[in-house]
Amino acid sequence: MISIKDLSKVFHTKDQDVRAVDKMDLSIEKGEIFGVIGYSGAGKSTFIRLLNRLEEPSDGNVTIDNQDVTKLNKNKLRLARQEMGMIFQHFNLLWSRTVFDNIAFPLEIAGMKKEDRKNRVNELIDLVGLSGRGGSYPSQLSGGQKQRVGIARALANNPKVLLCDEATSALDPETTDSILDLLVDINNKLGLTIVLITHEMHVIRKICHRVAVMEQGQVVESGDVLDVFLYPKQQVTKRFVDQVMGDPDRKHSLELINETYKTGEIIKLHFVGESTNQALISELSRKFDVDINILHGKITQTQKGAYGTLFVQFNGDKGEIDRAIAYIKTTSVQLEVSPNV
Ligand SMILES: Nc1ncnc2c1ncn2[C@@H]1O[C@H](COP(=O)(O)OP(=O)(O)OP(=O)(O)O)[C@@H](O)[C@H]1O
Repeated sequence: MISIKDLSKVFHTKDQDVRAVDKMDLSIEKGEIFGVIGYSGAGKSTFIRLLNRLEEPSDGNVTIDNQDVTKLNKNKLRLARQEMGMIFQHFNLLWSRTVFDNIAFPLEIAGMKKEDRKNRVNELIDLVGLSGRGGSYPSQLSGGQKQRVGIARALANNPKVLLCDEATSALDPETTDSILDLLVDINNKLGLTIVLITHEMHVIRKICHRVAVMEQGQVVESGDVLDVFLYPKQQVTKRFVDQVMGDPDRKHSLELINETYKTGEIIKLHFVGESTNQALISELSRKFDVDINILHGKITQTQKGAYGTLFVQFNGDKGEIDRAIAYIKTTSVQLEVSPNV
């Protein structure tokens, strides 16, 4: 759907040349939510603005649905941009226009008739959960509601792609979650491809299918969100994963937990993908005569299933514990055992 090849952007300033995006290659599939994460200055904003040529590339290509965006003349670019909605950190609404008129704006530009426009705007207002607020001005709305207007406006011309430039960075955690839920809802309902940039791993975890990690203008790591959470390779990626998970391996190693809990067997369970849905712990306590204590752990949901670690203590008859352990080995849950002696 989107193919990015050798994409570079160099800013020429008085003092120096800044290579904000440096030979980026990426491929984004139709209908997926693709996240690009990086710290401040990594080049994320420049990257996303290159996709619709709000920034002109210095080198390379961006192909969207077999159309090379970098080669389009002004008129064709204007039409191509109608296929690429965009939302922004600070919403970029027109403050003197109502919610209705903000959403109608791109339809006016596209030349849609007044009656059709009215129907389309009302449809969009319902889609983003702002029914009854069409007559309000942006100043009368909360941050989350402003972003909903931004989303409705971005979707007005039925784009194929939605670009999100730090769309939740100005919002509190609860409002962030409600906007992320809305994006997932829209992705499901409309099959829209979503490309987002963020510095928050929570955003990636909650809604993205795949992720690329950027550092100094380059993609240093990419893959399925669950894989990147499980096997982060680069230091920068490990820091992002720690943002969400903490670091259970470092702070709560089996050895450390063993020092605290002196009886039974301490077991570290690692859940990946769908496996948490098996409700393993209740199954174990039903099937085996073993006392199970949950000691510590963190399990989190991603778009591709659950992922996390749980430390449990098994007390009881050794043979029964061994049978329970043998049973766990038949499931998709990975385990490490550390017997207390
Ligand atoms: N118009 C510009 N002129 C000169 N340098 C620029 C310009 N825009 C960005 N840069 C530089 O390019 C690099 C990447 O900036 P960019 O804003 O793309 O990063 P970012 O990852 O989005 O960071 P942030 O989240 O802080 O915006 C930075 O070193 C920045 O100073």
